[in-house]
Amino acid sequence: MSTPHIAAEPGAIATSLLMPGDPLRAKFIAEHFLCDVTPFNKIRNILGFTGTYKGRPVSVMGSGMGMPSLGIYAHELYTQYNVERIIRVGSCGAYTRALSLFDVLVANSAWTESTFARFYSGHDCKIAYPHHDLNMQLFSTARAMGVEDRLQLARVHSSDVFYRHDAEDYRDIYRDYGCVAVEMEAFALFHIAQTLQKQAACLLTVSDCLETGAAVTSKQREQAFTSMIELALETLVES
Ligand SMILES: O=P(O)(O)O[C@H]1O[C@H](CO)[C@@H](O)[C@H]1O
Ligand SMILES: O=c1cc[nH]c(=O)[nH]1
Repeated sequence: MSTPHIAAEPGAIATSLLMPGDPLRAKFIAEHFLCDVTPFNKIRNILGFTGTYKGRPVSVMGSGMGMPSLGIYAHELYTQYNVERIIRVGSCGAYTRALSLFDVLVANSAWTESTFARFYSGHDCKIAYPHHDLNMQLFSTARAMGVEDRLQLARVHSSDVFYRHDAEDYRDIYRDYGCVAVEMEAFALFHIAQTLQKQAACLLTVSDCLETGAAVTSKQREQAFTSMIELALETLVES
């Protein structure tokens, strides 16, 4: 069995899946957190792996950058491979000085200026929400791990454009829509999951602060987001 973008046999992908944007973050997660790992995809170098975490099957796969890319993989995983829940584990840029590098956010909604929903489902909405129970599970898992006070609930901006012509318009987006950070995929993931009656949530680690110019390195974006990854894995095996 193969879809245009994923070459996995039926049953090779677990029903619970972690989805970073960066395929090398997916490889890092598989190599450092999972046992009995089997690769299931390398088409276009969008690496996918299935293994076990605390004895439970879990898969991890990159989404690539942006909603068009994530939209392809999430749709094929949910509709062709029986994936039931996806937690995105991404990086984000902070729009406010109240956030610092390595802070971990749980998205409670994603706002976008994109037309993704209009053409994916025919419903032209601009705000999408994670699955309620999965988000609640993230918090109860964090509580059990003793890290709940390090999580911040946040509305995020899912942007189609990384290099915007008006590099300061994030201040308007923060003021007008209440988005405290920017990334590029959560809206599409939430909208696809809701449309297909599947589950999705999104954890983000702050990698840039737009107000101060502080930023982590590319290597840190690949390998240093371990608190978020551990919380996502613990949540998936509890769900
Ligand atoms: O680090 P990831 O998960 O890729 O997330 C963020 O980083 C990329 C931009 O550098 C976009 O994909 C954005 O959403
Ligand atoms: O989309 C993103 C992700 C991280 N940092 C940003 O500034 N934007």
